[in-house]
Amino acid sequence: MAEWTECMNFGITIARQASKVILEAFRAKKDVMLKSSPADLVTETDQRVEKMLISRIRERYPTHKFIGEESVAAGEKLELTDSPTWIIDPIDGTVNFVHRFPFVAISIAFAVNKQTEFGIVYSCVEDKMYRAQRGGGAFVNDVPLHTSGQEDITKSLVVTEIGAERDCLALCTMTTNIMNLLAIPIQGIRAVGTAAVDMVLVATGGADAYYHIGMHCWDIAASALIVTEAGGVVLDTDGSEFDMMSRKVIAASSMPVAKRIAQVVRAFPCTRDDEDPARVNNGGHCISSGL
Ligand SMILES: Nc1ncnc2c1ncn2[C@@H]1O[C@H](CO)[C@@H](O)[C@H]1OP(=O)(O)O
Ligand SMILES: [Mg+2]
Ligand SMILES: [Mg+2]
Repeated sequence: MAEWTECMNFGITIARQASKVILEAFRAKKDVMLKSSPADLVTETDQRVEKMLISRIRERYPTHKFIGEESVAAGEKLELTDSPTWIIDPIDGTVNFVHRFPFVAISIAFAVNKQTEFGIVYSCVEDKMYRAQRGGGAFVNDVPLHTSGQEDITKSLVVTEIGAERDCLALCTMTTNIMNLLAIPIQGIRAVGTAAVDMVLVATGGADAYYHIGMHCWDIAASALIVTEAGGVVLDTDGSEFDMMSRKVIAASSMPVAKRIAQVVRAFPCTRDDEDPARVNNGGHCISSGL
C-alpha cells in the first residue's frame, strides 16, 4: 500500500496544475460538443486537461495504463487489467463547467490488481483536495474525513443526479426513485452536478447518502475509496457488492441507510463500462459556441 504513496503525491501535484487550466477557462466562452446525448457535453478543456494529465503521468511511469473519459470517448478501449491503472475524469461536472455553476472536479483513481489503491478528487473552484489511500483514511486539505454515521433514513439528506439520459424509461425511473425516497420520508434531495463531489460530500458527513445510475467508472472510482476510508459504505443500487464498472452506485454513511435506499431505488438498463464497444461515441461534434 505505502508503495503507491509517491504516485498519489504526484497525482495531487498534477491535479493542482491541471486545475489552473480549468479555472482559466471557467469564465471564458466555450465551444461545446455533444457526446452520447444532448446533456452529455464535452469541451476542448476536458480533452486538453486529460491529455495533459496522461502525458505527465506517462513521462514518469511509462509502464502504467490509463482509463480516461475523453480517451474512451475518442475510441480507446476501456479495459481494467491487473496492471497499475490510472482512471481519470479530467472535468467531472462538464455541464456545470459550461454554465459556470461553481462545482467542477478532477477525479483520479489508481488501481492495481483491479483494487483501488488511492483516490483523488479535487474540487477546483472550492479549492478542496480530497484524497484517500487504501487503509490510510480519507482527508480533505489534510483534515481527516468522517461520514455522519447516520443510520436512520428518515433523518437523511440524500444526493443524486438526473444524469445525461433523456429517454422516457430513464427519466421515469429517475423521477420515481426520487418520489419513492421523498415518500419514506427522507429530509431532502440535493444534486451538485458532479458525481465525484456528490459522493465525497457523504465522506464529509454533509450528506448522508448518494445514489446514481448511468455514470461511469471515472466518475466514482476515486470517490468510492474516499467514502469507504471515511467510514462509509459503497454498494451497487441493487444492494450487492460495489462494482465500479456496473454504472450503479449507492454511497452511504451506514449499511442500514444504504440498504434502505437499495429497497426503493430501481435501475434503468445500462450497459456495463467494460463491455460495450457500441458505447464509444463520436468523440464530440460541435453544437454551439457561446455560454
Ligand atoms: N450518461 C451519464 N449518466 C449519468 N451521469 C453521467 C453520465 N455521464 C457522465 N455522468 C456524470 O454524472 C454527473 C452528472 O449527472 C457528472 O459527474 C457527469 O460526469 P461528467 O461531467 O464528467 O460527464
Ligand atoms: Mg464525470
Ligand atoms: Mg468528465
